[in-house]
Amino acid sequence: MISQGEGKTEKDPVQLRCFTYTLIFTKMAQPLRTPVLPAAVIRSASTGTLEVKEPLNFWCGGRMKPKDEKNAERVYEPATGHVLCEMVPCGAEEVDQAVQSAHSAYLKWSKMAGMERARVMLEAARIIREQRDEIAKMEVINNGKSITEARVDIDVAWQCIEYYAGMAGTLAGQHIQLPGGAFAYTRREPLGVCVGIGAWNYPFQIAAWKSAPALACGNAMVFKPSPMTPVTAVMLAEIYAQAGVPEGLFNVVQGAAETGTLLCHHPLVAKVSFTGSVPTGKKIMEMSAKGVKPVTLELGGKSPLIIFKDSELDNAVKGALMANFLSQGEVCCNGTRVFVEREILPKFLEEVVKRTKAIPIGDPLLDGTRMGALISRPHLDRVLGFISQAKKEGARVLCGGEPFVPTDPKLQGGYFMSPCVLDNCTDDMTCVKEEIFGPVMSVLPFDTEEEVLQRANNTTFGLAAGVFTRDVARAHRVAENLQAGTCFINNYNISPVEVPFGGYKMSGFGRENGQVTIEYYSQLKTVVVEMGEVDSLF
Ligand SMILES: NC(=O)C1=CN([C@@H]2O[C@H](COP(=O)(O)OP(=O)(O)OC[C@H]3O[C@@H](n4cnc5c(N)ncnc54)[C@H](O)[C@@H]3O)[C@@H](O)[C@H]2O)C=CC1
Ligand SMILES: C[N+](C)(C)CCCC(=O)O
Repeated sequence: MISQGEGKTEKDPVQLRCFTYTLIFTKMAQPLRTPVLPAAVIRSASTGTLEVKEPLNFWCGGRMKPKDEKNAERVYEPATGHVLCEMVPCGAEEVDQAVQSAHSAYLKWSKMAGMERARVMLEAARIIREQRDEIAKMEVINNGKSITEARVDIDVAWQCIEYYAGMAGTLAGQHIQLPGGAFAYTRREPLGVCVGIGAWNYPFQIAAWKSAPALACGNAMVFKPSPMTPVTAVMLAEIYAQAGVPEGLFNVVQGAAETGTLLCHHPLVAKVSFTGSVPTGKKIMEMSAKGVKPVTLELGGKSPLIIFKDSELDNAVKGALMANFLSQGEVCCNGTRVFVEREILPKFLEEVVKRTKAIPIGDPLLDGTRMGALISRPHLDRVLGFISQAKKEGARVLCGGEPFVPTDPKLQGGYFMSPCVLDNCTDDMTCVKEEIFGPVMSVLPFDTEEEVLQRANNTTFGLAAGVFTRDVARAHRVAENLQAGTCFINNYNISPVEVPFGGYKMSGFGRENGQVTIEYYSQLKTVVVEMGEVDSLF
């Protein structure tokens, strides 16, 4: 397998290097070109039936077997507790191979015109659209969320790739006139090999949100999914390869903290983009600081949603449900502190509880299901622990908050719980202060705009916030004064790829999506041109 070097002149150092890497890898291992799972196998699978035995790493344009099987971890299907696959973490040698593979692809990809990159990316977006149902199904089996949501996630993923494909051809610098005919111009250049480290709540979508802007700018990427959701990132790698990216442009290494650490420290890595918890985000920043590598941190939140008494109540209730119960509540930007103006609190609670109780929980592969299983047994226990603690601290459970055992026998080992609404909450309670990452809404009354703004901002997080009101001036005034990276007015948790997404305060920095993200995956070179004589002081 020497395809990368074929037909190239050995005089070109860039191509020669790619050729050499490929030869080295050929000696190490042969990439597997067959798909991780044939579409027909996925299509015929149902909850509890799928097992993935194939290797889940991807570099040099194909799936790669782990060097050894030691430290393999079982990955469970959340809806059944059935073993879906084993996640075998990559060690230093494998991480190095993936990074080298990315680097050799970067040398080719970065020299292509933006329009050429756009064409390949549009093809990748098309293939995702074509395979949308199979990818969504795998996402459900690995993550536990409902198929209806997973389909939206996959749509958002191809839209993101399509959006940045559109931008790849527009990357341009500035021309600046200087005295005496001299001038300068700027070039927007890629960074090199970027690392993406993902969380388990939106496995495929996170990989797309990170890779699309990175690739559009001419970078390569090594992506490490969460060890709990190792399956769909490799499907994205296969799709990019099928679309025609240079071999090694988008790579997947499996692993947990140790593998992530190796990636952050690798000298050929130019940037790290991370989605996950605040404590891990701090570690990523520390490690990247050692190599002066830029980082994007998309961390947790405890976002406020403020509902004024003049709101259109039905929409406000729907907004509160969207703010709390997507992906079983495992969403970083969820509006989990729901502040409701005192006068409408009883009516709001009545409606919100009625609708929460009606959420169909169960087999996430069924179209009618609206809430699936939480990611793992320990995470379910942790979420239930928050509810016990809330009760001890004086909160009242209005509905849910219990383990849920579906009647279907195959789901009885799944990690389900009933969505929970907590009333009688106060700002100092653990459930109001800490990120629960489960389907738990804390409702808090308020009396004035000034008071609610002060309370809403009284947190170290700042990912998102929301306000429901019919008063246009108040809506914008509140949005201006909320300390959050995204403020929703009269809706919640919509995330079109055209709009930037990211945090204030300890929820992180840098942005994903939108035009601005180009700046986080590129660097600006200034070229200064003299047209006359050098005016020397010496
Ligand atoms: N902002 C968000 O979207 C998310 C926030 N969270 C929050 O984090 C909590 C824990 O979830 P986890 O998945 O365990 O989050 P985590 O922050 O531990 O892990 C996220 C990713 O970072 C990797 N990682 C962990 N330690 C690392 C290290 N030292 N160096 C490099 N990479 C490392 C993990 O393998 C995973 O891929 C959740 O309960 C929730 O509160 C979790 C997932 C997503
Ligand atoms: C897609 N959206 C906006 C609901 C959530 C994305 C952020 C995350 O990774 O939790």
